Amino acid sequence: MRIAITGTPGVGKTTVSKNLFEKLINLENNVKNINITEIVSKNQLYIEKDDEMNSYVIDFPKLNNFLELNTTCEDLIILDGHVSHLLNPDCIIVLRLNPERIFDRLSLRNYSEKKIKENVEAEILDVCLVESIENNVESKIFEIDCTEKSVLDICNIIISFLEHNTPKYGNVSWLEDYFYMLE
Ligand SMILES: Nc1ncnc2c1ncn2[C@@H]1O[C@H](COP(=O)(O)OP(=O)(O)OP(=O)(O)O)[C@@H](O)[C@H]1O
Repeated sequence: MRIAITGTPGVGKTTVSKNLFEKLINLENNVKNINITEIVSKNQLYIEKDDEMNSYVIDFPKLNNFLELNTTCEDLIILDGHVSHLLNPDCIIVLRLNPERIFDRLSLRNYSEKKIKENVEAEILDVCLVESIENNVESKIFEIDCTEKSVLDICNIIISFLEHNTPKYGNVSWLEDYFYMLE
């Protein structure tokens, strides 16, 4: 089973995925935590590197093939990355965060102004959620506003979702309050 942990850069995917892995591995031994950026970089699963944005243009057929070869359908696979919802997941966790917090977190990184702005805009415009809905008719989608939540709380919410399997999304809306950040 593939669980995609998706969301705008800086929202907390890697932090949540690592903690979720630690919790799930106590319950089942076939859990894998895969950081998409790491495997793309290590195994050259990209078409080219975008130097301006300091990111990879992913080669999706290669990446899909790599995942097929390195996992089995018995595995409980956490896919950590902002494109994980494009990798045939069984369920998708869309992490959301107040755009001002995204701005603050990304400003702490060595990101260009352009990259910060693009990502803040993506969060305001629900890009990961919309892509998840558009590309996954069969998958279950669960959206979590992480703004005032600890990592532990977020992991517990995800585990509860995995147990009860009830999709929920569409209740996070930044556009009205943070429209000014698009200008
Ligand atoms: N629930 C949380 N509460 C407070 N801080 C958090 C929380 N989740 C993550 N953080 C912090 O936010 C920062 C960004 O987190 P993280 O690297 O996990 O984001 P990401 O979504 O994986 O980013 P990227 O897509 O760029 O890899 C880190 O400094 C992390 O410690």
